Amino acid sequence: MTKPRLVARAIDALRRGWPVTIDGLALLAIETADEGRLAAFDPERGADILLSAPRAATLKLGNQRDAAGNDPVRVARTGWLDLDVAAALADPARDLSTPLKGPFRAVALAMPEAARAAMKLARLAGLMPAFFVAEATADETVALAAADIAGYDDPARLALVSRARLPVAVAEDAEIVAFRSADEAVEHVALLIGQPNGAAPLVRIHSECLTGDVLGSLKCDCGPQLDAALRAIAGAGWGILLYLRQEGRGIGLINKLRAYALQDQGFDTVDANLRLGFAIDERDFGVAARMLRLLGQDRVRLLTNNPAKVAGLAAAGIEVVERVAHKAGENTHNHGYLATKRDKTGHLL
Ligand SMILES: Nc1nc2c(ncn2[C@@H]2O[C@H](COP(=O)(O)OP(=O)(O)OP(=O)(O)O)[C@@H](O)[C@H]2O)c(=O)[nH]1
Ligand SMILES: [Zn+2]
Repeated sequence: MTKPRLVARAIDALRRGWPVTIDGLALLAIETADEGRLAAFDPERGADILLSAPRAATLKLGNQRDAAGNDPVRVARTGWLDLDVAAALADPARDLSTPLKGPFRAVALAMPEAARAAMKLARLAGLMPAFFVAEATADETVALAAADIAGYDDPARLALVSRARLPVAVAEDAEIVAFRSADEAVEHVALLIGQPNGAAPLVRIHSECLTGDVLGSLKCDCGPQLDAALRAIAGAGWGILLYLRQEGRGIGLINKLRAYALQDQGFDTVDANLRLGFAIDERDFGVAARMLRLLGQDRVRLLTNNPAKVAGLAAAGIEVVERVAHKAGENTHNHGYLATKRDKTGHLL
């Protein structure tokens, strides 16, 4: 039995700069730490630093003990490794302006599962995945298990909770359906357009992009793709738009804007994610599969250029009978972004 309530409390704690303990491993997020919190967490100044695998690779602090390079890396704390040096290890915004001190030394990771769970917890909290880490002694932290974190965003815990008529510009007879997770605070929605006609619905899986969807950002193609999807579904006569709250390919708005700042320094969308310490794409399309099943659909025609969406639905038991190409909104600002999607993430553009 996992304990989602503990995960919610741990997310809250990390955002406030309070420590948490995963399977006996005490963690303080570097991003929200200050001198006082660090001193309280680590009075003996013996705590190490825990970095995600891609962040450690960026800093050339690879973990020799993990051949695949998937595990987080624990860096030994030395006397001069203070809060400011830790912040520079965590935050790629400073990579070009402040050369790192060193040398740093990676030490064996006694509990890789707990360390991996810490990385996911940082992502769920919208924080950079970097921690002060120590064997737990303090007794007032939120103490949870790696398994609690693994089960926290299980799509099976999503329920259909509300539906209403929603006339929209492309279809006056549309219906909006809202889904809520028993644990997570996110609320995904589906917009049903037209009437089921026995055929597989035309479906668009759209991940939230505040900058593109709302502000008309020209850095990506999200806004025009959203509009084009609604028009295509209305034109087809029957289909569903899934609006998933997976801002920034699952790293959250603030981390996406950090990635944008790195793109201002010349890194592309893939390398920016990796420098921050995240995977290239942190989304789980099992959420979309669960929503489709709750809507009674298990065969779809999918509007996408992203093979990972097709594979993600298929892996979760939804048959994609056809992939329908979905290009819109190319401009001079997003040319490089689209080229990177084509060249590095396998988008069929
Ligand atoms: N981390 C990060 N996320 C971005 C960046 N640009 C756009 N995004 C996010 O990427 C997602 C785009 O999602 P989609 O358009 O659904 O998916 P896609 O993978 O491009 O695939 P398609 O179905 O072919 O459009 C949104 O969540 C955006 O917020 C970026 O530079 N960095
Ligand atoms: Zn976008």
